[in-house]
Amino acid sequence: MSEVVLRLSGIEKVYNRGKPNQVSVLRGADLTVGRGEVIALVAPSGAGKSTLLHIAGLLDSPDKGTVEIGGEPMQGRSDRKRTSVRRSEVGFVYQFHHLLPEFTALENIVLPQLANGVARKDADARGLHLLDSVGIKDRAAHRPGALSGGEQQRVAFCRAMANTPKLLLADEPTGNLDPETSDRVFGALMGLVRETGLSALIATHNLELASQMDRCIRLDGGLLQAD
Ligand SMILES: Nc1ncnc2c1ncn2[C@@H]1O[C@H](COP(=O)(O)OP(=O)(O)OP(=O)(O)O)[C@@H](O)[C@H]1O
Repeated sequence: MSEVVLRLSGIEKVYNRGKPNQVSVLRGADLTVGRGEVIALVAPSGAGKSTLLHIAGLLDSPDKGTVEIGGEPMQGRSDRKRTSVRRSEVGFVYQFHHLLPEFTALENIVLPQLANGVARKDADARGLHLLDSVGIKDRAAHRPGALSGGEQQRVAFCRAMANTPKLLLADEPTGNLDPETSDRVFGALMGLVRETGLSALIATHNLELASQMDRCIRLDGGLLQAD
């Protein structure tokens, strides 16, 4: 395989360990994502998709196993180092956009860049370019509340791409949209991903969307298997 962008090895995660409500969600999950690879993650509800994506995106830690991003092992790294890797290497898209309501579409894309040390002028230019590439540059000055659900989600994609990550992690990114809007918005996401040669791990219940990706993996019984 070409350059490895993400490697998960033997990932285990247990919630409420030792308590009556203990849940063993991941039981030794392994996954390698190569550069430019776009992978669909399909799983029954409650199987642990969000848990896996949060661990891959350094938002949570496994109980056992290792996470490598860009060939660099993440266990034992300081919070500061993990935050810096997360900011610069990983983009995250959630089912619900989580945009900041008091900021405009453009500002929502500019803020993570400023946090990463990018100059305001360059951040604005990149934000407008991204909005243009998903067809909503003319909505740059709108606040999220004045955007449709599909437009909000496109802004969320642009925000995830703002710092030119190497890896995009998306948790049912079109799951709250009607089927027609979902298809259009997903098309915009895939356009952005393919244009930038980004690697992506995209959780979806939609098998039609999954079939447009390079590879499909299933999470079941705490393990990842080729589908
Ligand atoms: N913080 C937590 N504490 C205890 N249990 C949790 C916690 N987070 C998740 N779980 C449990 O772990 C299991 C996996 O949750 P997760 O959210 O990863 O599933 P999912 O596959 O993303 O589900 P869905 O498709 O419904 O969003 C579920 O049974 C859930 O109830």
